[in-house]
Amino acid sequence: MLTSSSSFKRLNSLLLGALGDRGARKSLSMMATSNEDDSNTANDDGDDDDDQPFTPWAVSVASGHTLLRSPQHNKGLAFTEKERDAHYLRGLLPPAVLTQELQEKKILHLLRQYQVPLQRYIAMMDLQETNEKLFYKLLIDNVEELLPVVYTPVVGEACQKYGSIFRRPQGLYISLKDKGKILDVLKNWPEKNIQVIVVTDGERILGLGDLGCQGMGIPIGKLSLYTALGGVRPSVCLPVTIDVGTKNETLLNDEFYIGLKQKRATGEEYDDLLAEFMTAVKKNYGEKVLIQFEDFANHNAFDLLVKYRTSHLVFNDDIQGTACVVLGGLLSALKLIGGTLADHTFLFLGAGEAGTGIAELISLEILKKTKLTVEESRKKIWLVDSKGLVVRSRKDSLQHFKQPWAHDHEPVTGLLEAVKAIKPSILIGTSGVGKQFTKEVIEAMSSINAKPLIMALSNPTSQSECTAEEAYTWSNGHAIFASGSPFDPVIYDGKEFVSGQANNAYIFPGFGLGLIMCGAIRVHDEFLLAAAEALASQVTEEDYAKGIIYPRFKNIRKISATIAAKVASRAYEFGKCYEVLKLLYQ
Ligand SMILES: NC(=O)C1=CN([C@@H]2O[C@H](COP(=O)(O)OP(=O)(O)OC[C@H]3O[C@@H](n4cnc5c(N)ncnc54)[C@H](OP(=O)(O)O)[C@@H]3O)[C@@H](O)[C@H]2O)C=CC1
Ligand SMILES: CC(=O)C(=O)O
Ligand SMILES: [Mg+2]
Repeated sequence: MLTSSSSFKRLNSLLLGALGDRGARKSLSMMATSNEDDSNTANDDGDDDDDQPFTPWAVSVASGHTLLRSPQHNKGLAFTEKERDAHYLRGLLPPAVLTQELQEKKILHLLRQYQVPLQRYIAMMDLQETNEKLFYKLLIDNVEELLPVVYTPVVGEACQKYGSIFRRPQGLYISLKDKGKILDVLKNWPEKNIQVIVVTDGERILGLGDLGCQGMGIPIGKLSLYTALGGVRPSVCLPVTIDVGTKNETLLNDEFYIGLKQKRATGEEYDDLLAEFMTAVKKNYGEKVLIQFEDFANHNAFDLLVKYRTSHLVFNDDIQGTACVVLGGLLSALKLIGGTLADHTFLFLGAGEAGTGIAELISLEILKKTKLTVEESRKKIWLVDSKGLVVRSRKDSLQHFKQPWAHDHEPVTGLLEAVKAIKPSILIGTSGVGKQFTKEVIEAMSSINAKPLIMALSNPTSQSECTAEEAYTWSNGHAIFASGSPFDPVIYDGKEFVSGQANNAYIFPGFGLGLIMCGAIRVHDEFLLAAAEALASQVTEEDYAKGIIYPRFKNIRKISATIAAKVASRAYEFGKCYEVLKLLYQ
């Protein structure tokens, strides 16, 4: 603890160094309460109050120019006359006082004038970096319009062009250069109390492949949603990109690329860096910090989850969050297509993180609700990968996460052939490849089912397996359709069809909020089921009447709160909360 007068001076100059302007000095001076002699302070501009000493426990509040440059506290023209006096803002702002509502209206008007979606993204990021409160208010109040800007699809393009549009760094970059120093790097982040980290290594950004360090747009976007959709304070959120190089030749040859210009590290080098990161995070922020893995390639994603799920509070959004949102959609879709989950046959295009993650959760739910064995529940689910239907004869060459789904069947190569052979009632696209649900595929689904359920989950829009218009047109208006990236309503045969957005954004903000709220220290599969059930319970009769299987996004904060409450309560039941474990083992 600082006790001496010289220590006060040191603190004083440290604070001045950090705040760095006259307004800050005045603000600090105003807060001084000690009678210590501090006549030799670094403040030498002759102002009376500059000679006052400082107490070490005074909380510093930025003022003046510094305040206007602080995104957390800046209110732009919304500072009132009184605040302008109190915070030394007179003259630094034009005289007009505009309410936050008026500023919101102005920015929305401006955003709508941009024809190029990426311009809207840049404008939104600029706002986040200058006036955080206004950014979140705008996003919350206009979530259906602005989600596609800060999230999929536009964030995908932003990541692809991140080097060119880069203005100010956002988030924390950890690269191979930081090996052995990751704890120090974490300590450089200005906020000390962190509750949620979204981390990527940039290898599978949406369906756009390896974007290396430029994947940073994803953790930033996801964490913006933690706040806007889940109500988690921005200051406790930390976006992280781990840069181990990239195999993207275009980026390696791009002079504006912001990451390490080297081939992506693999094997021990990769594992060691990740292990150091995980240890440093727990050491710096404790056991209750939530680490959300995002957009890792599947050859690392599954292993990381298995490795750290017993020692850290980890959650893989692509495997688990996606599984929840799809299971939630399926549970609600049963009201429209009839039967129980176990009565249906599922066919996936894509047998990676999303595909097999969803398959696992569907099977788990079927197991809970029926007397079927694991093997029987899995047999209702079939997957197609780039080599065709996943079948037993391929088992030896399959990655471990595909093996449970390798059932007895003749080899089948194409999706259309698989649809004809398996006769699914539900078709789910998780391939990351656009346009795979062709007219023939949708027609085949429609010839087998009165109401085929089609989910084209791949992101961004360019990678969607089909569009909403294609699904409704090719099924003659019979399909129930949902997609990972949003589509506008479609008019077919004089009727309006509104599709749902099957995106894990429905889940992770509420799921994460629930975990941090209850002090959970591990994630259990039961929490995922709780989140899916909570999501399904939010769909209204009015939604069903319109053929929609997800609740309206405009109600997302209520939806997230409901999910959070269900997850927290399930966590207590399962004793996965720190306080519960303490009680059990004390
Ligand atoms: N809506 C949402 O909330 C979410 C959407 N997604 C989206 O899902 C997509 C996939 O993500 P993820 O599962 O993590 O990716 P993975 O790379 O783990 O899996 C992709 C799978 O698709 C298969 N595949 C690729 N091309 C074809 C093809 N032409 N025909 C058939 N199968 C093919 C791959 O086959 P093989 O194994 O043989 O290589 C692999 O099994 C991405 O676009 C992502 O954006 C992901 C998470 C959430
Ligand atoms: C939505 C998401 O997490 C993805 O497409 O990867
Ligand atoms: Mg993702």
